[in-house]
Amino acid sequence: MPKVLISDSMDPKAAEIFRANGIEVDEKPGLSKDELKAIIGDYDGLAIRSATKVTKELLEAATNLKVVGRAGIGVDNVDIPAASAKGVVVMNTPFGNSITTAEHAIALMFAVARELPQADVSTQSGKWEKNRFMGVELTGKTLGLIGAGNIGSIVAERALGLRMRVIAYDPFLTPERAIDLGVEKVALADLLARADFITLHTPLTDQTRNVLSRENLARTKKGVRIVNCARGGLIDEVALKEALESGHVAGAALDVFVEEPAKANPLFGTPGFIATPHLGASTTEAQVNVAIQVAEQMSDYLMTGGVTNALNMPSLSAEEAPKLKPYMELAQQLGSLIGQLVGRHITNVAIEVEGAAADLNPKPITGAVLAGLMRVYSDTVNMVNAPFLAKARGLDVREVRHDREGDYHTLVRVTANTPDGPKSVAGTLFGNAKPRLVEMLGMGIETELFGEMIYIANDDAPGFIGRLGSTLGEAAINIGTFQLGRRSAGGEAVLLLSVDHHVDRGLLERIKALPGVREVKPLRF
Ligand SMILES: NC(=O)c1ccc[n+]([C@@H]2O[C@H](COP(=O)([O-])OP(=O)(O)OC[C@H]3O[C@@H](n4cnc5c(N)ncnc54)[C@H](O)[C@@H]3O)[C@@H](O)[C@H]2O)c1
Ligand SMILES: O=C(O)CC[C@@H](O)C(=O)O
Repeated sequence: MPKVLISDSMDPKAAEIFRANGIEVDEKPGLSKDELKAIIGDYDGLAIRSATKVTKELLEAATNLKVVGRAGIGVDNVDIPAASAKGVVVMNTPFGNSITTAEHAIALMFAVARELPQADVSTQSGKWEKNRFMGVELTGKTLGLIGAGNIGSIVAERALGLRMRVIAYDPFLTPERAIDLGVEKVALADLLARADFITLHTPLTDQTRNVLSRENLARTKKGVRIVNCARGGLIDEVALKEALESGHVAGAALDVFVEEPAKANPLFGTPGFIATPHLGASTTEAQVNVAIQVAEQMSDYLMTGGVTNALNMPSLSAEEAPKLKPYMELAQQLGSLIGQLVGRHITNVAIEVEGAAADLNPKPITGAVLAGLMRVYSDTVNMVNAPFLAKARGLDVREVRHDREGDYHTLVRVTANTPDGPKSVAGTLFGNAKPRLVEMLGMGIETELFGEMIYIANDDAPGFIGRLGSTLGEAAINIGTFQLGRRSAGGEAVLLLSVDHHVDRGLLERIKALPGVREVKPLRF
């Protein structure tokens, strides 16, 4: 039974869903880094929010970990390259808290427009400072969105409802989408010069870090009000403090900070500044949404292989997963066979599908071929890390889908280009479920690929099979299955035999010494 650890506080629905799916679950929010490291090796899945830091060091200790599920959007607390290298899938829940976070941005926009928190503190302290708190209306003002993805779009929709004019800077926003949203797509310089309010809705990347730098803050309209519910690091906090103090920026509300938890921050105490402790996603509705979603996604992956919202692997729906599973087994076997035959000399690989296989999502089939193929480099390779490993090795991968009808109702062929020319293997599914090799190096041969096997290339000649049988018999090696393929009578032939015992180097040498043998290789599946 797979085991999942929930290491941040999460709605109880998550644990309920894991248990209902037959997964054992421990809820241990608030563990220290060392405590987490000490127990992570017991778990197949780790469900987190933003407090747990999934570092390379933690992943090294996570010897059984298969999936990290982030109940939320931002995954900057997960070292995704390190997770990919370890073959761990990283998933998030990209929509579950979008409305809630957009509403928080709108709430903070009202709060900076009318200085609501400051007015509250003043009033409850017995002052009645009616003249101190002179606000501004949102109606008719220009809102500049930096980032118009899921949350930015919802903010735009709400702001238009408030009769604001909305302009957006987002290099990936298409003109059509901007028209659909009713926003004007602008350059950053234009946004800075025109916006009365600026809200930020981008991830923190090398491109977005410090997007509101000292220089860019200086380019904003005097009296601008700024809201950040996205990520700390998008704004230069010290420069913002100075801009608030000088009055260039009239107000700023931040939910996110460069350092979190933000127990001390240069902005604290600055006039016109409002802070919330990363509350963007903190509503009952959003927390239930993300908890349910992350638990369902992780359960699907652990129990059926379905992949949804993964950041380091192609998606595979729970409906597709059972259909693709035998194909992935076949693809992995073919990749493994070609890898064992050719070794590390492959420069590029083509994965062709025809018949029923051509109607399927090709990515999992490619991932499985690469997982089999890359075993020549690493025993710990799987579908998550194989494409990364292939890329790192400079392997060129091509997917080809054929419409043609072949001899088999479904077929996957893997062709590797080697210094000795192309080498290919192909397989089908019997009864849509059982992988079978049907072609090897251009010769028809039909067999299952399993356990310990021996591959022999030889000259097709009378007496060879008898001599081979005697050699194996003398070594007390029992033959399980025995399949023969040949290019032509008396020409080149291949043999694939499964054996019940490990075949040692000495025996392989004796087989190689038999007359007519061109090549011998042990295979393992
Ligand atoms: N405060 C919170 O609690 C909270 C809650 C949820 C999400 N978030 C954060 O909000 C942010 C936005 O989330 P989302 O769901 O809208 O993400 P999203 O991926 O849907 O949208 C991000 C947008 O940023 C745009 N973008 C990327 N690079 C850009 C650049 N250099 N300049 C301008 N735009 C750029 C993208 O094109 C995209 O449209 C994320 O950082 C997420 O982590 C915070
Ligand atoms: O989990 C949280 O409270 C914050 C989530 C938020 O930052 C996100 O990126 O989804």
